[in-house]
Amino acid sequence: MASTDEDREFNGKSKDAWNVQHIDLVFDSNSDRTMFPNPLSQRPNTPLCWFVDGDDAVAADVQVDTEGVSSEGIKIKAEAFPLAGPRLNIAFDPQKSIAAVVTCGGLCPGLNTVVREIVMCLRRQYGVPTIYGIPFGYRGFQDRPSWIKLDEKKVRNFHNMGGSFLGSSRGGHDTNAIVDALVEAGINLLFVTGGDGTLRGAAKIAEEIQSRGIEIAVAVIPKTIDNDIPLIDRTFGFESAVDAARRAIDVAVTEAQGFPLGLGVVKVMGRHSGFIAMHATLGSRVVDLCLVPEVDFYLDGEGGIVDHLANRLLENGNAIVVIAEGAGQDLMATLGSNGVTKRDASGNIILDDVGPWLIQQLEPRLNEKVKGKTPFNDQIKFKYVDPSYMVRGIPPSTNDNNFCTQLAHNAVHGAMAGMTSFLVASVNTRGCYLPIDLIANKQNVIDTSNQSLWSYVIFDTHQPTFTQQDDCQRRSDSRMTASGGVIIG
Ligand SMILES: Nc1ncnc2c1ncn2[C@@H]1O[C@H](COP(=O)(O)OP(=O)(O)O)[C@@H](O)[C@H]1O
Ligand SMILES: O=P(O)(O)OC[C@H]1O[C@](O)(COP(=O)(O)O)[C@@H](O)[C@@H]1O
Ligand SMILES: [Mg+2]
Repeated sequence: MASTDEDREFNGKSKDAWNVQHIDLVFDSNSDRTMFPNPLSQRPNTPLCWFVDGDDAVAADVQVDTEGVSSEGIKIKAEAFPLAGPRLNIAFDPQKSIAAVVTCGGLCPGLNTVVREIVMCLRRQYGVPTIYGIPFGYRGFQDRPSWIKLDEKKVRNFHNMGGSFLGSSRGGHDTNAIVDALVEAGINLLFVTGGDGTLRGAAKIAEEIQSRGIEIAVAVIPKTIDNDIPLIDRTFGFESAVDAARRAIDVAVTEAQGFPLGLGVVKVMGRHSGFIAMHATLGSRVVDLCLVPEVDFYLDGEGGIVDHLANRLLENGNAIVVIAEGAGQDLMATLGSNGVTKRDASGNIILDDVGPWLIQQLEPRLNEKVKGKTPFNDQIKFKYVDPSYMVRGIPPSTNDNNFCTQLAHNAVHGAMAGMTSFLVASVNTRGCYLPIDLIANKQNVIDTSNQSLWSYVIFDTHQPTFTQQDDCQRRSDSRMTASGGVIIG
């Protein structure tokens, strides 16, 4: 709610010290446009404090450089994002609004909950009469007869289902055809849920809408089990995937411990970011080696993984390796791959399968190292577990389910208020709105500099760090900040 400038002071910074990210609006903010009262405010006993004041924002970084504020004035503007939630005045007449919702990219636990809650919030809190579910991702816009009318009854049990009731797809994005379809159907509220590729697609749709001078709000609810979207606390579905990955590690542990010199190898999803591997490793606590795309590793010699695993096998009688699918791709190429880069329909590189490759590399090397060192002269027993889609095609955890509700409702509130080209997220535990452009070409990666979760992986596994002083500098240069992130593509 409204507060004084003094109230807004934060660690010595006045209001002028904040750079609150601007979210585009579907209308010209200088015009005398008639706004509509939020139907929520018309309900008896709705307190005013439920509504977000236009000035409320969420600090992008809660760790403050106190030297950044000098006694003469402000040197550094702190980044902030508009707080999410219902606004008292909204841009669209809900009764005349038509919404569409689409799920794109890889499947993810929680997609159905997001769709359910978008529908529930649009219908129950705003009274929007018509909501279309677009089947099979972006390409579904071009097949109008297949659109599905969604209402409370239809989506009621969605939250218990894995996958996407609407279906999803890779590829098939045609900006002009999508905008034509939106205009033809009279849609003014578009809700898109998907990952980094989907975000880039949504940015193009919003740009085309703006260039045509039409009023359609584009809201994105970021999804991906890989958690590779920068700046935000986490993506929905990530936590559910980590739990499933940890259960796969438990299976590998059981198998590896059941045989002399058992070596469990678990490969989990994560093409550019190893968050699932890292979090599941930490959750398991009995992993001896965790390999992620962010950290290059080598096999032989001092500090290599072969010596480390041989030592662990001889010490404990067994060992566990967790590897993210995107790890070791450069090393595989060096040691010989077919050299052909294959891509999926969205343009994502199809990675070489690192799990079997790693076992193939380790087997002769480790057998050589342990030769004659056990009473029965045992060979290594590899126990390979690839949970594959089992970390993804599952219903969301309770926590993810609740998170999806918060994201979906906030997406609806933002779009109804007339915001566009934004994504809804949690930053420092608060729901807020971020401009798509800020995120679209950046990637969230594990921070491998000292004070991060990665240091606990090194501590827990005793694995080689594969880090030189130069790497620390390189990594700290590319660390996430509100305007930072690792640029991709
Ligand atoms: N640069 C881009 N411009 C327009 N559309 C894109 C772009 N990148 C991806 N898309 C579209 O976004 C959708 C999802 O992308 P994809 O990379 O498969 O999954 P995710 O969104 O989960 O990363 C696909 O329909 C794809 O065609
Ligand atoms: O088999 P698919 O559908 O191409 O998906 C595989 C990829 O999808 C993911 O699960 C998630 O990626 P996206 O978020 O880009 O969809 C990756 O971890 C994995 O590499
Ligand atoms: Mg992606």
